[in-house]
Amino acid sequence: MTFFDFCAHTFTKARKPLNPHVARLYQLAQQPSRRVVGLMSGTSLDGLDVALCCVHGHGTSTKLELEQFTTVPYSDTVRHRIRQVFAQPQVSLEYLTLLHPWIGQLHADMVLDCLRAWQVPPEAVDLLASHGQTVFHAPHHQHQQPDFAGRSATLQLGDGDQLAVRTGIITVSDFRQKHVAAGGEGAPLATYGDYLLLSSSTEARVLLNLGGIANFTFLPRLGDASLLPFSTDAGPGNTLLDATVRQRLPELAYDEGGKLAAAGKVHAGLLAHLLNASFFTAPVPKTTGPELFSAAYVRQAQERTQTQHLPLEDLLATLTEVSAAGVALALEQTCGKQPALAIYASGGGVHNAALLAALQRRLPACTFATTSSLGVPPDAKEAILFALLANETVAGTPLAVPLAGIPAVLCGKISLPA
Ligand SMILES: Nc1ncnc2c1ncn2[C@@H]1O[C@H](COP(=O)(O)OP(=O)(O)OP(=O)(O)O)[C@@H](O)[C@H]1O
Ligand SMILES: CC(=O)N[C@H]1[C@@H]2OC[C@@H](O2)[C@@H](O)[C@@H]1O[C@H](C)C(=O)O
Repeated sequence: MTFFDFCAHTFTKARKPLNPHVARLYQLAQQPSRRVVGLMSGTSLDGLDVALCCVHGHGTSTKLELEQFTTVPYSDTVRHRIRQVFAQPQVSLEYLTLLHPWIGQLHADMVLDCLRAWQVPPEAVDLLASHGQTVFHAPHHQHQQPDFAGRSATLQLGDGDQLAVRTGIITVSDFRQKHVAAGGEGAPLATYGDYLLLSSSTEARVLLNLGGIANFTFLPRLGDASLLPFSTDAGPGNTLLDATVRQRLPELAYDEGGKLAAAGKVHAGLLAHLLNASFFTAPVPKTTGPELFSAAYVRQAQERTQTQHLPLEDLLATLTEVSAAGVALALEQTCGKQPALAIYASGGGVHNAALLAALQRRLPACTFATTSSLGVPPDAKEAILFALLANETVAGTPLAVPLAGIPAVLCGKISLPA
């Protein structure tokens, strides 16, 4: 008897009615498709990405239709509250405790506003897939806590129970903890969704995400058993650029189109110093965050190279080069020198022409496109990823295909609305 036969048998025999949400979960698992809202708020703190998806099937037969997508921008107040704890080694425990349900409520209200605007009643949504807000990422090779040497941890705020209770929609959240429990660093999780949705039988692909942090998934051509799907962080994407722009020009959130960087000259001494971080030569897979790649990291490098008075344009040109070099180095670590790969980019960095040009210069044998040429809008990719992961949690089984160095587990915790 399979698990589902057993449940069906038990449901029909049970005298006491089951929690209707458990019955609904059982029914959802068996439906041919599920309507899932994927939510992502990344390290850039620009807002909450909301993707309404219809996910057909599961596992390698998954097909996904993106019905709606939007980014709900964070207000200054929201950003200010998150920054009280974001990537800080010491915070008020009271503040952190209060922030967890508050972000959950905030995200729930943002979802309800989007559904209202799209004229989709919450009852017509099967699942919410909520990443939450990463506030600290502590992979074993990066944190400085000897009591926990060799251990990795990561913390996302925005309690799933708040989302489930406020929206009435079954919510899958806190995806990264299972990855840590199974021996990973809690990231990148993109491998799973990229593999299920974007593998090709005609080419090996690299899915490059240029968010606050840059990360990529390498997908061997389907049928090529000599290589395994693989993901790693590569280093900073936009995080150093954003921090620098915010510091010098507080009225701007980022360097629009990378125009300031494009007008600057790379400072070779500062670049070499910035690329000295042991992260860049550490073996893959590896992860990182703004805990390492911060304004303080740039300031220290400037002090040591006496480049504090570099014009903003030159500093941004140099930091752009750091991001591009990080990606090129990690790709070389994964695929060998001068890789010739089909790269499909996503994340906010695709709007930064200076960053794309630097990548092309450092990876001359690669071809570049965005994921829109694969049918996935670059700004929506991460929110879609979490919709896929929640679909797997409810209807899938752990991937049978081995992923290089990455635990093949189903991720996420399920919150019932009542
Ligand atoms: N028009 C633009 N010109 C230049 N840069 C842009 C533009 N639009 C977005 N960006 C950059 O993209 C960033 C947001 O990217 P994205 O939303 O992918 O990051 P994230 O998801 O928060 O990060 P992560 O993937 O690390 O969690 C912005 O902070 C900015 O640096
Ligand atoms: C801890 C954390 O939130 N990491 C994010 C971040 O943003 C990009 C990069 O760093 C990646 O490792 C990860 O997100 C994506 C969605 C991932 O897990 O694949």
